[in-house]
Amino acid sequence: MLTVETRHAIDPATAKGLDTAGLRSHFHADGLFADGEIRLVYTHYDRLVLGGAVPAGGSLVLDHVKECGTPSILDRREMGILNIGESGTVSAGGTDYTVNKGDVLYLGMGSGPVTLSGGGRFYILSAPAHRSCPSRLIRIEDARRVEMGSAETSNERVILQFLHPEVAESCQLLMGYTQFAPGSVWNTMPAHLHDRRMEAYLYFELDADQRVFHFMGQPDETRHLVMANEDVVISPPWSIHCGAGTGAYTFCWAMAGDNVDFTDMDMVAMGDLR
Ligand SMILES: O=C(O)C(=O)C[C@H](O)C(=O)CO
Ligand SMILES: [Zn+2]
Repeated sequence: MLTVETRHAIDPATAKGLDTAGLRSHFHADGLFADGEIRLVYTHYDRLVLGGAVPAGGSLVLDHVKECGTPSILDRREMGILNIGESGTVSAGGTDYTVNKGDVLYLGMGSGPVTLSGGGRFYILSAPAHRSCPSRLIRIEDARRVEMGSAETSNERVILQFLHPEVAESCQLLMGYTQFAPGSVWNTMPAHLHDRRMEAYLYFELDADQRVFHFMGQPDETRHLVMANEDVVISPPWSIHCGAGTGAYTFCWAMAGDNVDFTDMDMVAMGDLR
């Protein structure tokens, strides 16, 4: 079963007037991982599609998605798939890939229908593409590791880059995930902006009774969203994106937009946050 929800893009002046429920209806998504289902969100932020597929031992096929306007989803798109569950298989373009927990599979434009099976809990990201880059399975050990932060500032972490120009080529999709040293809870702080690119965060490996307080908004007009395990934030290009957990967690970040330069960030000074 396939479900697709559309999220429209809104400007910061409109977002400023939203209450908690309004903010969540635009920028927060939950319930994306359901047994035997593919649940997608089609966002109008750089037309990123995100969602979950949980074959639960069976098999699911991702092919025609009406919102994309093409016979098959990858006719004019590329895709990254992160497995946050047990090992599973993804088949596309005539190849079967065994995707273990923590691996990322990149599928280039024109790969055809995507079949997901086995015990995987697949987080799906897709952006429009203008050419076909080689499909590739990227194992955790192949990811680029960037160590950041410190225990003193509660943000000691390693950024694992999978879809990144130095690891695997893509048209515009950048993705990876960030893991924390024990006791560090702050992600992406000090905060930054990149108005050229939107970003989406999936929070996972968070205990059911813990939460991440995710901060968004323009630097002088911040708001927060309370995130449970496997919830997603759709971060508009004009918004900071950072958070602090009440317990340990991991998060997958993904971006699409004007460039694939991960370090193209406009840092926000602490004194400018409100
Ligand atoms: O922990 C971090 O810092 C990040 O993971 C940063 C995100 O990847 C990001 O915001 C990239 O633009
Ligand atoms: Zn960012």
